[in-house]
Amino acid sequence: MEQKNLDQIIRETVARYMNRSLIVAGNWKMNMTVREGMEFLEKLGPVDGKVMIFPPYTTLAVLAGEFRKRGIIYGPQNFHYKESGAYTGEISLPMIKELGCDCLLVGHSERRSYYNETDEEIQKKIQAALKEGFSVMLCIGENLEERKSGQWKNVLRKQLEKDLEGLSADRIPYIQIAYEPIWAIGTGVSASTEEITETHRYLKAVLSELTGSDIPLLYGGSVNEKNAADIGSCPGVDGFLIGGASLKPEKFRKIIEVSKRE
Ligand SMILES: O=C(CO)COP(=O)(O)O
Repeated sequence: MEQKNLDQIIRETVARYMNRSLIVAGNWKMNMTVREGMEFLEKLGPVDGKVMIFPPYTTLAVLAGEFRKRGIIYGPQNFHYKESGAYTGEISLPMIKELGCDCLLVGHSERRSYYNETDEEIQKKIQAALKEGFSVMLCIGENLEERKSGQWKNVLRKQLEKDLEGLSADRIPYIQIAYEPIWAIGTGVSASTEEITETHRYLKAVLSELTGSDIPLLYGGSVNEKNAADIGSCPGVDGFLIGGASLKPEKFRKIIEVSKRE
């Protein structure tokens, strides 16, 4: 399978960002068999705009061509930073490259909490993926206690500092961040537009300080077809990372529609 060269990926990333349509990314988590994924795509119909899907490995491998045909950017929800070896149950970057993936999800809070994924591992994964020419979507987020105690700014800054350590200037266009407050994931109740605006303003400032760039910043946590327009109009929100509502083609399609800007 032919791989895109770096210049092409950079041009596409810049073009995607310039026209300002919101990025709509679906994280299917541990859902969707191949058959269900195919049915989903058939019901979803044609898409335009910046649509991404992170399916489970099995579905990713079989449906890669279907995603590509529809202009959907796709990639895994996790990967190992080593190229190969005795790591039972893991998937490496060369395996992912073979499937023509563009963007890899890394650092999701479920991986951090259920599989004890550390910032050190996440940093290694990001470095390995960028070296291989992939773009990455890094997830960060604070828990309820950290939000309530006012620690959230420190927590989020530390995640960014540690996870992005060693990021070289030429790789900055390959980074996107998804801010996902853990307390809003899967609850049906998103953070409020005030909380999202305040947090995104803070994160944009931290990202600018760390990278000198306006890095795309998505919001995730109970985004659905009803609240997407409001959340999408918050300053500093460049798109959505969606769990539950990305499993239903009619909901996902509505979110894509309200995300178009031109
Ligand atoms: O974790 C999420 C996406 O990565 C968000 O999930 P929900 O949209 O189901 O809250």
